[in-house]
Amino acid sequence: MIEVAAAIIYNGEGQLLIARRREDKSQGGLWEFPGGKIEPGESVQHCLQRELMEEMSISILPYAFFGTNKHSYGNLHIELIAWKAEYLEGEMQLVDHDDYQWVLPKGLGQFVFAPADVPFVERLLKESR
Ligand SMILES: Nc1nc2c([nH]c(=O)n2[C@H]2C[C@H](O)[C@@H](COP(=O)(O)OP(=O)(O)OP(=O)(O)O)O2)c(=O)[nH]1
Repeated sequence: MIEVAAAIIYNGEGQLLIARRREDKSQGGLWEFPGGKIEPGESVQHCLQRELMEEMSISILPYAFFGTNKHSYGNLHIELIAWKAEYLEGEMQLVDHDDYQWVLPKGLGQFVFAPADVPFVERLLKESR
């Protein structure tokens, strides 16, 4: 089981950050909450701060656990661990993604997400009603 951290990052306008995985990556072309694999001994919060700096050049502050979801992509079993976070600073520069958007939670239904993210998307949509 691979532990993967994902950040649900809010800006000051109540929008959240989603990003589309590059075509050459696993789950390419699908939208996700940015993050990545947790290193041995690393906290989820630290992983998210590190990944967002490496992958997008932005700094964030994770502030609350959101939920966890187990999913299998064939032989690859992942546990996706989501935290809510606040966007702090930095201009977006994409490394592992080819697009990003700041969207209001009620707009999340317009995007096709990686299957492991779908329960989180549905909960955010429900909470926005
Ligand atoms: N970061 C992230 N990964 C996700 C999400 N949903 C989801 O299924 N995944 C999957 C895709 C990958 O199989 C794995 C995370 O890998 P990663 O983002 O660290 O990518 P990586 O460059 O290390 O791995 P890879 O694409 O080269 O296999 O979890 C999500 O919301 N955020």
